Amino acid sequence: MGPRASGGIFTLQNAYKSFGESEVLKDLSFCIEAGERVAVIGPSGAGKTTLFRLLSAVLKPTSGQVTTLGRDTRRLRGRALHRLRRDIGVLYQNDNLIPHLRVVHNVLMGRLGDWSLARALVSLFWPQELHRAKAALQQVELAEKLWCMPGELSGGQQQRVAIARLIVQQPRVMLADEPVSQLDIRLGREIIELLCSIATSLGNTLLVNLHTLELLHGNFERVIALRSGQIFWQGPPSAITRELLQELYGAEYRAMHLDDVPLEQRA
Ligand SMILES: Nc1ncnc2c1ncn2[C@@H]1O[C@H](COP(=O)(O)OP(=O)(O)OP(=O)(O)O)[C@@H](O)[C@H]1O
Repeated sequence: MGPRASGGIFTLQNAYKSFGESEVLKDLSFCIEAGERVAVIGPSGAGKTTLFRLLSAVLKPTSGQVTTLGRDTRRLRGRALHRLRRDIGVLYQNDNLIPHLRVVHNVLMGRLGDWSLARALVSLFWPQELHRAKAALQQVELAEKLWCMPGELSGGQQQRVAIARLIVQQPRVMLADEPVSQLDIRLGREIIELLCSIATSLGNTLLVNLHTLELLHGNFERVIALRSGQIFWQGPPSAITRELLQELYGAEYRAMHLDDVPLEQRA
């Protein structure tokens, strides 16, 4: 069965998440279908990263239900949890690469979920499935960096290597948590467009926690706006208004220069 045929990829039903006394996510219910490209936006502290950690089964909900790839994350342990994580590709803001491993080994980390421990160890000396690493690096236009150390690469190139690792992993879903907030707008656009095109070519579901709202248009079909741990709004990027952003971001609106963000408004 192809990944697009499997229906709801993420389903939240009245999901809550608390840390001690502090209720960070409150009564979240929504569904993300296979193949959707969704951006999650909202002010600092709204709960976006916590939501991503619930979806990737790193955290379990305090109450309510989170279903990822058809599995209720609260019930998963051991091998079942490992299998689920193998199907989820994660990209972070930074720290995606292991600094003392060459690019080739970082890319092949994407295969760890499928390899035995012995094969993984052998690969550190004699890279296994080298052709996969080469092909993935070619796809992100970094073929010549195969034997480089991460420290020799720019921030944008490091994110591309992390994307090559995702290509090698072939996950069913990709979660990117602020993947471009360390990059300037031009490089950020390149990385988001690359992620979207790879998600589309793999038939993958993609969720991105995005601070750079200029990058919403043309890349995402749906936007989920979180505020104070709740869904404040959701809809297509073209329906976002200046008033909505002002209300969503409150005091952060000015600091984020959101007045400068072009909106795809139709009169
Ligand atoms: N492990 C934890 N223990 C205690 N509190 C936490 C933990 N993780 C997150 N929080 C709190 O939950 C709230 C939401 O944090 P989260 O990182 O999910 O927000 P965010 O929307 O991703 O913010 P930002 O855009 O600034 O990254 C914050 O108040 C944070 O302090």
